[in-house]
Amino acid sequence: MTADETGRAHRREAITELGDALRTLVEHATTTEVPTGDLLRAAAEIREVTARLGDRVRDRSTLSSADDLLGGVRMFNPVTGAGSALAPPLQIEVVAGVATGRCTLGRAFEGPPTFAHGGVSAMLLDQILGHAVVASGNPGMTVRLDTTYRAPVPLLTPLLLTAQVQDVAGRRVTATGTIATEADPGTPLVTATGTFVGLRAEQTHRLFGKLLRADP
Ligand SMILES: CCCCCCCCCCCC(=O)SCCNC(=O)CCNC(=O)[C@H](O)C(C)(C)COP(=O)(O)OP(=O)(O)OC[C@H]1O[C@@H](n2cnc3c(N)ncnc32)[C@H](O)[C@@H]1OP(=O)(O)O
Repeated sequence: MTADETGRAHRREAITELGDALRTLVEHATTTEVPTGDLLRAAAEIREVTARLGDRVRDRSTLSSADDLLGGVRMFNPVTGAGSALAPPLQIEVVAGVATGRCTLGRAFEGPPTFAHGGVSAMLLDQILGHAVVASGNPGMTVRLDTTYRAPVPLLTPLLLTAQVQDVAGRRVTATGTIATEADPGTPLVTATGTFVGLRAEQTHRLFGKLLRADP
């Protein structure tokens, strides 16, 4: 490993550590019933830490120094990113074209009481469908996502997601996916069909050219 690679690996570990701390903070902040005065003290302390992190920030058109865009490492992706306070995070692996994802949704993801928000389910499915699409060798952006909610998705319960590509027609790729519980993988709670469209070279250049050039 070069010194640069070692430095990056350490930074990713630190980002993951911070992400874990933030996710716990969000979960506790969502569920806490401590006295009101403690909430106000916590808010003041969190603002102090926030100011320290804000000392040096990247702008919108700069990738995180810990990311590797072409290598597929996105530390702050809101679904899979180990550094994201918003991500469950969903852990995805793709074997023989089938993407499998695992996560447990905390109380911060609640929609109907004790169950996941439907938009969160759609977000998880969009991401895992995207991984199956990329693994098929036909990367593209989502242009349509149809979700069918068959049964509520329970919080604080290990979930199992799957996705695979069904069809490739020119630039258009169709993929399907499901969310179930790990305990009952044969009963889909949410199913989705997504249409992804591969970008033309001009579109890639227009939307992401600056980022791709900056990717170390
Ligand atoms: C390891 C790392 C993993 C990494 C894995 C990463 C996973 C990330 C997962 C998250 C993915 C996202 O959220 S992506 C973010 C959300 N999506 C977006 O922001 C995309 C916004 N849309 C666009 O910018 C645009 O639609 C483009 C650039 C994608 C395509 O524009 P375009 O080039 O003008 O497309 P156009 O010619 O109209 O259509 C191309 C073909 O697609 C079809 N098509 C177009 N729209 C639709 C539609 N809604 N439903 C059906 N089909 C459609 C057309 O009929 C046509 O088919 P035919 O005539 O050729 O047959």
